[in-house]
Amino acid sequence: MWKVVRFVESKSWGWRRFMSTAIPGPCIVHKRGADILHDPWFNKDTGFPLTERDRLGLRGLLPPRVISFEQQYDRFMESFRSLEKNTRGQPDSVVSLAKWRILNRLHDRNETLYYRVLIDNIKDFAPIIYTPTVGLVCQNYSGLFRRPRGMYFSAKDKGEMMSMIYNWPAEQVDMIVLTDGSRILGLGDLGVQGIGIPIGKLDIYVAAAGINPQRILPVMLDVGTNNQRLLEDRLYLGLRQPRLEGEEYLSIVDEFMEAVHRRWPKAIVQFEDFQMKWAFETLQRYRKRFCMFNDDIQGTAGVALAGLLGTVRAQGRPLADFLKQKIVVVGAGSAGLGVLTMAMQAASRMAGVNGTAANNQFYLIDKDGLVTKERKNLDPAAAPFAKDPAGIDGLREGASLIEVLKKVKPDVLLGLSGVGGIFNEEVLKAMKESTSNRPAIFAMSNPTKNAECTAADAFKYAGDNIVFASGSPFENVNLGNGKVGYVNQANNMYLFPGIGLGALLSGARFITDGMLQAAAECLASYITDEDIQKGILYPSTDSIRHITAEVGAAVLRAAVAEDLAEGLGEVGPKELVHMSKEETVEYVTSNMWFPIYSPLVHEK
Ligand SMILES: NC(=O)C1=CN([C@@H]2O[C@H](COP(=O)(O)OP(=O)(O)OC[C@H]3O[C@@H](n4cnc5c(N)ncnc54)[C@H](O)[C@@H]3O)[C@@H](O)[C@H]2O)C=CC1
Ligand SMILES: CC(=O)C(=O)O
Ligand SMILES: [Mg+2]
Repeated sequence: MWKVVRFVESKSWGWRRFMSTAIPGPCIVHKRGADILHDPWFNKDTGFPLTERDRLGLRGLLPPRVISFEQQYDRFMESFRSLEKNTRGQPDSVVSLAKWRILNRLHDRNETLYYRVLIDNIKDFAPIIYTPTVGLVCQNYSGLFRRPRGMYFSAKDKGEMMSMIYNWPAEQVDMIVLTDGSRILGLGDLGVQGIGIPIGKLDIYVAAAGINPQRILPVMLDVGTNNQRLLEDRLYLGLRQPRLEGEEYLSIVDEFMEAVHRRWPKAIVQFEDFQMKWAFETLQRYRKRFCMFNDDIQGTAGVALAGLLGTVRAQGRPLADFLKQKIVVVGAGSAGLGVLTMAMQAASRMAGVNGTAANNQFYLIDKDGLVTKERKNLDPAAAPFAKDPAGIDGLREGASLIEVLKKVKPDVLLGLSGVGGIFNEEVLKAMKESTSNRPAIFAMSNPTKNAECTAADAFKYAGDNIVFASGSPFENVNLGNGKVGYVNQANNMYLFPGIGLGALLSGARFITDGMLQAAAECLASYITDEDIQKGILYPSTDSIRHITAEVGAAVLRAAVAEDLAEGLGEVGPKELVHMSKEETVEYVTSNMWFPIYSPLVHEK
């Protein structure tokens, strides 16, 4: 069924205004005839009105009957539902890929309709175009490849990028998601096949932040792969060479960043799924030079912090008790260290002390066990969280997860290890012995098979009263007696769209810790006490547009407060400074693109 009504009834008052007053403005198109039908940005399929068919030379190229947008929408949803019915009982991977294919075909053909069904059905479709199915798509990308999407810059393009960037057909690009494919979700090095991640993230940008799909650009930097299986795969579509390293690698990323900045100085670049060493290195290298951020380090940190603060509220304690929470983080990679860094900054602010003074509550575990100051070759990024063995009774360097849990009895166990099932029965039962009245388990690794535990196991072994969150979606758990174990999705999708949109509208030249902190605080305060008591830490993904508007406004206001906002288009710093909080949310909302067919006007 067509769902305008749901928009009108939703809490998103900005859309209501939009929906009631929107008369779509004309869209200039430099093509005619069949070229328009083959361009998904402009194509309306059978939806072209007769007058437009005349104006654009389309008469005779389509069946005569005009089908309304609403009818097209319903027809697609019917096809989708019958595909669901017809594939029932088949293996999950077959069903997931079939669903991805039907959506991808629409994406390739008619973007307006595609984004409309995505926005309306985000809860059902995010698991297909994003985690977990996007992981499967990346793993099989070379075989699934039919049409290119986004841009590919390879090591062979060195010296050419400044001109190549002009091959992109859109005049303006606002949002770029960039990967080198070296750590795709928890699936490791997938080389060029990792392009599925920027595509999926940017689909979320369009759906959640209303970034115009004509202004997004997914990018793959192909510097080779160290994945032997791919190197030996005759269908592999990327460079068949080992990954570039050191200065050679950095010179490729430098050249790309310079090229982007030259053509679109205001575009935001989101770094995604880079292996840890390059994730940290590139963040340090570019964060003061370009408007960029690393989603795995910074976006994830904000979402996790919001969840950690929500956990304190779920325990019925004041927020200041965050300082008393004992938190065990499993995984000392870009995501785990990003989370700890932001959590420690928050704790330090609350305690009014400097960074390292507040680290007693955190325990960090990696593949070699508990990280202490005795660790050989201790990574500098992990150093602030390394324990002094003298201060942790009986726990030695490299102590196992179970040893740490039995000793510490933490309030929170948070996994960002990429290792599926590492929170096994013994680990979860140990969490039952937590000193907290409401222990929290965050199994944040993606995709689903890499989650540290399933939702069902978490409630079964750690107890009904836990708070649970996972990076990929799980169904809520039936606990019997009419009780439900609520499953939260602790995924950076709650923040990155708002960070990108807020930064874009602010016109800031770079993205500061203050802007990221504002994003996290906004998400943390979004949930009501009533929901928190039920174990709900994050809002439903159904309201992702509304959340993103709020987060975007918080980021924008933080940029204004730091005197960094230069504005965008006709709304300059003076106008931004005078906007109230509500006006800023309204401004952000009114800048969100919404998929409706615009009248097309041909211009030579
Ligand atoms: N839910 C979300 O929003 C996000 C989830 N992630 C997920 O987090 C995972 C890790 O991502 P990154 O930190 O970027 O990866 P990474 O490769 O940088 O780090 C992985 C870390 O896990 C540790 N590890 C590996 N095996 C272990 C074991 N058996 N026991 C304890 N620790 C172990 C490694 O030593 C390393 O420190 C991935 O699965 C990714 O999908 C990442 C970003 C956001
Ligand atoms: C969600 C995400 O960014 C990741 O798993 O890498
Ligand atoms: Mg990621």
